[in-house]
Amino acid sequence: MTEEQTNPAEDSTNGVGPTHSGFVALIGATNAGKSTLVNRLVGAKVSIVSHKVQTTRAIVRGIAIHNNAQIVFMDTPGIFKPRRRLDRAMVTTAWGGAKDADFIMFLIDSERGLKGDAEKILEGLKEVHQPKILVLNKVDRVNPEDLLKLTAAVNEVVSFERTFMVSALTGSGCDDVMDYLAAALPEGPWYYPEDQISDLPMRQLAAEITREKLFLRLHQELPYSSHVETENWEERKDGSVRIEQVIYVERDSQKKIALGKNGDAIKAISMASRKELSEILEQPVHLFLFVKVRENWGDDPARFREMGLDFPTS
Ligand SMILES: Nc1nc2c(ncn2[C@@H]2O[C@H](COP(=O)(O)OP(=O)(O)OP(=O)(O)O)[C@@H](O)[C@H]2O)c(=O)[nH]1
Repeated sequence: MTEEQTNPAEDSTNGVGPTHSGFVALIGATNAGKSTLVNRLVGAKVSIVSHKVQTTRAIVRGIAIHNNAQIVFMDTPGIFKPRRRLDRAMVTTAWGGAKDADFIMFLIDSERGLKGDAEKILEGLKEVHQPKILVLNKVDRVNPEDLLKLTAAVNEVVSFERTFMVSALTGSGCDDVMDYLAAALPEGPWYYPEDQISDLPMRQLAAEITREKLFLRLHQELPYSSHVETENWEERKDGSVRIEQVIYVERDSQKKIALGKNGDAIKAISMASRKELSEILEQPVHLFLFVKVRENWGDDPARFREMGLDFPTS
């Protein structure tokens, strides 16, 4: 990821030490408090709307700047409960995403402990060799003795670099997590220019929403590699937004499928996506979808950089 990075080091750190940057994969069972924690760590300015997108490969959940570091929090959804074929493919990719992150942050609802999914995820983490930190959340609801027991039990299965006890709700302990990550992430230039980071997650999120609609409608007919990019985003004076997106497929025959008979498929996808986007953005959305053929895009690393990712496809 080095060649396309920008380095705002000089003007954004006042020359105090080298910059650090990296990707942190956030993993936790449903309800562990991932959204609450990211919003807390990232702050309102660059956090994105929390939204469950089942077809997400990997998504930037938020980008934080702390001390001299740019910390990119990645979501890795679909790690558990794979039901359909597509979901199973996603599980592999999700773990792949985790394996490509610089750090893994495993979040546990300390009130629930290892019950349910948390235990399964912990088992999966045995195979992931990145440095890992354990974050016990919701400490405002548990007594300290139980926290120590839980820390010991979890670290017995997988060895974590550090354990943090936080309350995403009150903010207690959260600064310690940020101080640690900012220092522990590799030295290097930032991945995103500071003035673009608030925009990027929204564009990416919008692309993921369309991708979700695409798969909901056509998942048996289109290969998993089909992909959506937001190419243009224009806020209008009347309060609406004009969004242009391209659905990339690999072959002409797939383009026909994505368009559907008389354009039926693309119209339905567009309508469903526009509806959801207007709800999330709380403004009228004019959505324009285009379908383009781009052979072997899945092998092209430049695509991933455009998505803000640098993860391989397999
Ligand atoms: N008491 C307490 N509640 C918390 C804390 N963090 C999150 N919660 C609550 O836990 C619930 C789940 O939080 P979310 O942030 O939505 O959890 P999530 O992991 O993103 O959930 P999914 O998106 O379903 O995977 C919400 O009701 C939060 O208000 C905390 O530190 N203390």
